[in-house]
Amino acid sequence: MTSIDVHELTKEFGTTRAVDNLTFSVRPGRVTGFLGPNGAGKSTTMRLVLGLDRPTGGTATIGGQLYATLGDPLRRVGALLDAQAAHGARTARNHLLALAVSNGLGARRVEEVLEEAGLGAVGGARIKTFSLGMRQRLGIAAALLGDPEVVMLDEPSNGLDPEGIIWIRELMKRLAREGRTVLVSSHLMNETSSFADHLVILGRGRLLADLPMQEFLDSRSRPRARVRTAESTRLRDVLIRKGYEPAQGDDGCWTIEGAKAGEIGAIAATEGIPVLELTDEQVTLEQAYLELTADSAEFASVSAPSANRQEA
Ligand SMILES: Nc1ncnc2c1ncn2[C@@H]1O[C@H](COP(=O)(O)OP(=O)(O)OP(=O)(O)O)[C@@H](O)[C@H]1O
Repeated sequence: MTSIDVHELTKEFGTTRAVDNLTFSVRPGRVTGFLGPNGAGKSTTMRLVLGLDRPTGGTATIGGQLYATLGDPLRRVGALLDAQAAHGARTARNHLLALAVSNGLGARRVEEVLEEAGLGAVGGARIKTFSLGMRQRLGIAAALLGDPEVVMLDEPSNGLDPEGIIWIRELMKRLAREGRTVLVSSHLMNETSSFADHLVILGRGRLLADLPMQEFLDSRSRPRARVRTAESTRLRDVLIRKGYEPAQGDDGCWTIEGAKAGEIGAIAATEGIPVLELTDEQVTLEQAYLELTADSAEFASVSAPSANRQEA
């Protein structure tokens, strides 16, 4: 099992401290979402892990080794950093073949990853004719080429159509189920909440959070229950008697701040009030993230985000 370990990592570009004394680990068997405002240092951290930049201080290792010292790097780590980097005059198949040959991988694997990425029919087309989403799929195919234990993807959903977004989500979940270490940066919070088990959140190069996603949401949510009944007046009266402050929305549902669905369900059952709908609500990842990073967003607009919530 191979972890990515970042230890007291710092990277300065002139006077800009892109990564600031960062320590965290990315563990196998789960998808870790890598979040942070523009310029927070996510791409720089990934580049440091891949040995593409030299740290000013600290270390970034894979399975305890520097990337540069890995024997069979493509079989150990697959990465998508910049989908535009592939040579436009090459066909997708030749691009992957060149990578495969230089890493001692067979041509059969190229066909497998082309199929897996949904590019089987366009393997013979030149990359310059590819849309952004197709280039993204090609970059992901290249990352999977060596069947690696560690997969790092920088904004993989970029340019993908809805079908592609579902594909990448399912792919990441499968890679984690297979016991691989999966680190994925994204600015799409709905997307991230659909695939990430764990979050590492940066702000201005520093670690803001490193915790399971559910824990992050719970830590930023007050309990809030939502209930619908045909006997609205009875339910309201009972809840007020019990000290709750139910508020009715335009859709007829009642929202009760500070209450769990279980408590409301038990009260309704005792009183014999039929319940048509009952859920716990929690903040969305987007809302929790925006609250956490509000002070560290370098390029923020002045308007405050709205408090969107979703049903748990
Ligand atoms: N090669 C470089 N030379 C100078 N500054 C750089 C270089 N690469 C990154 N930076 C700076 O380092 C900081 C972190 O950038 P980085 O691209 O790592 O952030 P990010 O979190 O990936 O941002 P985004 O979400 O916008 O992609 C930024 O201030 C950026 O301008």
